[in-house]
Amino acid sequence: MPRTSKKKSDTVSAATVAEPSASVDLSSLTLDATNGGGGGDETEPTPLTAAAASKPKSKKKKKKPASTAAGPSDPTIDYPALMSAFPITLRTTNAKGRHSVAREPLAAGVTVCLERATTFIVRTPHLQELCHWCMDPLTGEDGKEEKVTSHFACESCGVAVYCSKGCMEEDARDGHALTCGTVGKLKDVAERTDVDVDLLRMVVGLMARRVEDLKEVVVKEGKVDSDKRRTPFKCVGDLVHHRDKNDAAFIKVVTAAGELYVDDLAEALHEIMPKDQLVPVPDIVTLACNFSLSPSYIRVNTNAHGLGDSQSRNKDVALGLFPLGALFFNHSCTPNCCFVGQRHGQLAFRTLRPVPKDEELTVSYIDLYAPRDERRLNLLLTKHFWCKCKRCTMPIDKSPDRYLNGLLCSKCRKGVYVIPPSPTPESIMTPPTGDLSTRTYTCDTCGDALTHTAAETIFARADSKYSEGISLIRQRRYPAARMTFARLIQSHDPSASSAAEAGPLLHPRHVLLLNASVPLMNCYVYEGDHNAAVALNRRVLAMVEGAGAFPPNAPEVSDYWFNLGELLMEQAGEHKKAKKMTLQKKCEKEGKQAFRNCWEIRKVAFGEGHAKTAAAEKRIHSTQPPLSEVNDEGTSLVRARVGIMKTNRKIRKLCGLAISEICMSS
Ligand SMILES: C[S@@+](CC[C@H](N)C(=O)[O-])C[C@H]1O[C@@H](n2cnc3c(N)ncnc32)[C@H](O)[C@@H]1O
Repeated sequence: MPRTSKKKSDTVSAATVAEPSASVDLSSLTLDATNGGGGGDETEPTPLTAAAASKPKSKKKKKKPASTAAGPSDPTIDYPALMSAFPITLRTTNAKGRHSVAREPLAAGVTVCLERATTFIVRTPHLQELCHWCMDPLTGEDGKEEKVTSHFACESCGVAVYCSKGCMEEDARDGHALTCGTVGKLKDVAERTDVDVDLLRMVVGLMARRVEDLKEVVVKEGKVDSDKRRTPFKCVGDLVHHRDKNDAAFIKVVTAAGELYVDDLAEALHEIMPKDQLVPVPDIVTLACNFSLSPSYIRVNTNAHGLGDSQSRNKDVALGLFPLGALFFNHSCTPNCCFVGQRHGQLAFRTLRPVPKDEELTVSYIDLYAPRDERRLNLLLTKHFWCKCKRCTMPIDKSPDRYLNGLLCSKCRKGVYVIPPSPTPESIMTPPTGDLSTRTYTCDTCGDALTHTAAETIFARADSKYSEGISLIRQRRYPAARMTFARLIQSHDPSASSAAEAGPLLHPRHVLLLNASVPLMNCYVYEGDHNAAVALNRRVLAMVEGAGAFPPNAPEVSDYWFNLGELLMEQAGEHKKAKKMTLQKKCEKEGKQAFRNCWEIRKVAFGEGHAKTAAAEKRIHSTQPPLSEVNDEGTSLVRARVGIMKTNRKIRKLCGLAISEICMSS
């Protein structure tokens, strides 16, 4: 959706991609919390050091300080001490707000931060599925729920369950004993006020953490043992919460819920803390804004992270608040780090590639296989900022983004008709203006022009086919879905015989083609057509590896390798049954290689000891994995991609824009 406006994008977020010319070590921030996370202007940030303070004042008229992403940091928190175990330097600049940089050259696969959540909860739909303390799954290998004995369920709240008595006792000591009385009542409060019960559980958990923090000095000098220490409650106050961007209805219902349960909580905590020291309701509301934009449509978290169980069998079954990670890792659409959930509600931040000294460490908050407008809109609606990372600001005709929503040129069949992205946050939120009938898109290779109307027709048709396929999947009509998705992909295949007369096609890296390929692969597996599934998986891998959308060693890519390994092993099994030994051996060899590729990536992204890495390693050494694991990993790949697609669609609908107006991905 091209836009012509050149208006400066200054209303959503003040962070810019301008390289900071100087930076301030965060320890100096503790001297002056009124600075607002930077101070000075874009090109000349004022360092908060004693030396800087004693410098004679420059006669130059100071520019009005640009607003910064960071609010003032609590001067009583010694962040450098909290992070001293890690090879990073904390900085704050006007351009980037608070962030971290590599203190020394870092190899790929280094843990640059390991944080234990200030609070974490098991999400309500999964309450019975994993231990509320260590996050080990409580379900059997075959995915069926094992009976959770009442012995390991907390009798007083009836909510928390554990894999062992030890875990139950640890959790009680860690704060559950404080919240238990209140947690049991939250369902009722949630129903009466229409607030997400998980949001209330998170807030209650946070208040218990505050009580715990008051009991002991949590921030110790020097190394913090991240295995034992949770990030202190007061760091939560430093998070960017965007309360002002939450809708009024949300604030109202959370206030009502806060008023309802604050008395219960006071009762539960009164032995340790006088009632007047409890967090007041308005502050509870602000805390709630840390997690959720609104309970009524998409559950989107501004600061909280989804977590998987300890075996990574199921993703997003828990939710944790990690203030250190949230404060010091900015988003980039070409990140050099990723974050990985671990046991006991911990989150590790790890380098994905070698990082030179002083380079900023970034992670991605969103799905990266998406065109620029879609990513920016996602971040705008869920995290309230306009992304200014390198990938989002480089000229579109030089960026790999042009392929993700572009059309393959009908004239030269080499180039792509480039669809310009929206230039500002305002323009992305409003329907396109001007005479669309005269708008054209140009091929980046031969210069051929395509009208907006022609492009829209192609997008609309493809999107409608895609929606049809998804609807068939929902109805579990897999053969029909398979045909629909296969036709969609085939009709945009430039090597197909009909392609020459077909006019412009979705570019082979167009996100809609990836989104259609994943459920199609699932349909093939469902129908037992492993040959077709293998071929498609290989194509998808070429797509995700070649598109420039994912960073090196991206965990998402490892899932595609794992899936390929499983499919090849299935194929090997079929050849074995048919006594086709040569083919069997070939498939086994290729399958193992796929697992090895997966393992190499996961060693970097997740680390050697992680369950996901171990799962890949195990497959390298075994010929026929248990079917349950094949299904679990295979379907979780599809579930994950379908989940992303659903969210992206909802996001676009919320803006009231026709899907094809932004891009044609789903
Ligand atoms: C989780 S915080 C990261 C820490 C933040 N720099 C701070 O000082 O608190 C996310 C906020 O950082 C800023 N931010 C992070 N990544 C950004 C990006 N790629 N482009 C623009 N702003 C970004 C936005 O203001 C966003 O709301």
